[in-house]
Amino acid sequence: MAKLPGVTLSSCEKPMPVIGMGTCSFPPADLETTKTAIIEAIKAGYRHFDTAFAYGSEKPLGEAIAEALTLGLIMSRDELFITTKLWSSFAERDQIVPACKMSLQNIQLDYIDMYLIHLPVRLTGTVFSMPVEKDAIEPLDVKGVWEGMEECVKLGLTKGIGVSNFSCKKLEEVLAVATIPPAVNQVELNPTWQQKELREFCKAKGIEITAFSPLGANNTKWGDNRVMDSDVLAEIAKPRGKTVAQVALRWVYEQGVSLVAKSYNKERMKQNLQIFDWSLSEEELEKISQIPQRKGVTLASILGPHDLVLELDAEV
Ligand SMILES: NC(=O)C1=CN([C@@H]2O[C@H](COP(=O)(O)OP(=O)(O)OC[C@H]3O[C@@H](n4cnc5c(N)ncnc54)[C@H](OP(=O)(O)O)[C@@H]3O)[C@@H](O)[C@H]2O)C=CC1
Ligand SMILES: O=C[C@H](O)[C@@H](O)[C@@H](O)[C@H](O)C(=O)O
Repeated sequence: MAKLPGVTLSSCEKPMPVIGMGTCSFPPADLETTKTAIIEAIKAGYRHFDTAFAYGSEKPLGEAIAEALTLGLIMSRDELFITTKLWSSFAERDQIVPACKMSLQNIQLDYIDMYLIHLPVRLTGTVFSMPVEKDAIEPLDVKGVWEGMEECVKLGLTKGIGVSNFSCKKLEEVLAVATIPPAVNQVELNPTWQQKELREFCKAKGIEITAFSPLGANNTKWGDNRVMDSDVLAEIAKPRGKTVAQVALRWVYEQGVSLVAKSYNKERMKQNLQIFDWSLSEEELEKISQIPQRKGVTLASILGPHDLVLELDAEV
């Protein structure tokens, strides 16, 4: 398996492999299933893994890394790029370093490569069941939280820091206070939610966009089947002998962004890497640009339709 292309991130030495393996599964997978899938993914050539405190996949990821080292699938942990995320219950100045240490303990690592603020809100108390009560949601103290994130870098707990589900407006707020600017903004991006404005903004600011739910998160509770059932994508895929998933992932890649796609199926995870030796034509790109647009993964669908959440969903 050839090495996957990497992207250079601001204030981060190691390039990030352009495709990462997602680890948020629905229904939630048990530890053994997750661990086995991650080991298969390493065998298939994945070197970038996307986890989060909230997914419950940090522990099995750590076990899979330890086993991959024992099996000799990788020679050193440094060959991997590991992203995890600060859960919103810990999105407070003084809780960030301890939360990052907790994630490191879960993954059994000395450092992570990329630590992201999961959502642009703070949840009061430790909230695990969704949606949450209105009173449990507060606006993010951007200055305090970003200081906490920067402290994680200074302490060597993570190499890079970034955000997730942030609009241009929220990014401006971070940039206004940052000493270390966010390297990554991980957001929903796929042919049915193309994020043109956010892409342009991030490009101008040197922030790498990583697309989550690049296949539209089909068959999950937070996504839908608009990407996988798209006639436009099917018409492009068929004569090329590609799958709809491959056309969707290739399209995302051609937009100049990185992506994290999740598959725990051996064949599909391999298929999702087969997107580098062909390209879409101008005509095909034009057809994809005409696909009707709608955000699939809204904060309201995760947290509940509270005023603050609806306001954040409305920002681009
Ligand atoms: N920062 C954030 O707020 C968010 C981050 N994420 C991250 O992004 C990752 C990817 O996004 P996700 O929401 O999982 O959605 P994806 O768009 O990656 O879709 C995953 C779904 O598609 C299926 N699938 C994967 N490959 C194929 C294929 N080739 N053909 C047909 N079906 C396929 C998977 O099933 P199967 O496993 O059976 O193949 C699964 O049901 C997450 O796992 C998570 O790490 C996701 C959402 C929000
Ligand atoms: O508990 C919260 C959930 O993990 C929520 O954050 C995810 O379902 C989200 O769609 C993601 O994948 O990041």
